[in-house]
Amino acid sequence: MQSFIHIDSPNYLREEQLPAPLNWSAVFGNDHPIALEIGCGIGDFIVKTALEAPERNFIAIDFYNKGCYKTCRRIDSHGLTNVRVLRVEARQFIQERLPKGLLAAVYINCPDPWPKKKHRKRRLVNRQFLEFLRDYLVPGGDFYFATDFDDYGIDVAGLLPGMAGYGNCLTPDLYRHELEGYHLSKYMRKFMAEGKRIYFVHYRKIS
Ligand SMILES: C[S@@+](CC[C@H](N)C(=O)[O-])C[C@H]1O[C@@H](n2cnc3c(N)ncnc32)[C@H](O)[C@@H]1O
Repeated sequence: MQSFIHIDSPNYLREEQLPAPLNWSAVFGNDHPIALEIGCGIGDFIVKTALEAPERNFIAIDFYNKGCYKTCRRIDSHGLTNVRVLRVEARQFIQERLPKGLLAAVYINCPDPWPKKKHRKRRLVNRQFLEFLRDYLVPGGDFYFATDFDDYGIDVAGLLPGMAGYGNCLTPDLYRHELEGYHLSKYMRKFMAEGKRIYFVHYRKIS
């Protein structure tokens, strides 16, 4: 069993210590727009993305302790002040800790694919999740999804056109295998090195 790593970083927030009611502008010390990365892994994507956007705040979440630790190490070593990391489960965190209409962007990169057919219901991103998430985006807020898993990519790309409140930013394509300006995560690079293609989906909340 892996031992639990204590995370000692000013950018790591313990959920139980969050004030209630929660004021995210107070957490960041400014009222810049806030973006969320779900399943930040080791934090390479969020660090590159946050370095490029100092006028934006980022919440990076993962329920993997070592990933949160590595993400914090990266953030701290770059001296970033616009990212906060939490070890939480995505659905519960969003529902309990974020006000609706808060998020300027949501990034989901290489979520666990649950490749076995009988396990697919465990996938994070499905119609129900997309409907749930839409309420937490600001009008004009971006939703990004990337996966190396053909079936997952095609499934999510096929769901969104039928959903009210989302507009496709890649029209006429439902997905692309390259997304200019979008940083690659550790898993994307790993899968690309194995010759796999990434499915990028990009939608925007419309009112
Ligand atoms: C395959 S890894 C991808 C990591 C990173 N996004 C990347 O592309 O390199 C998926 C990550 O999502 C996290 N994760 C999966 N489901 C989650 C959930 N419901 N809430 C929070 N984190 C989750 C896992 O712990 C894992 O670190």
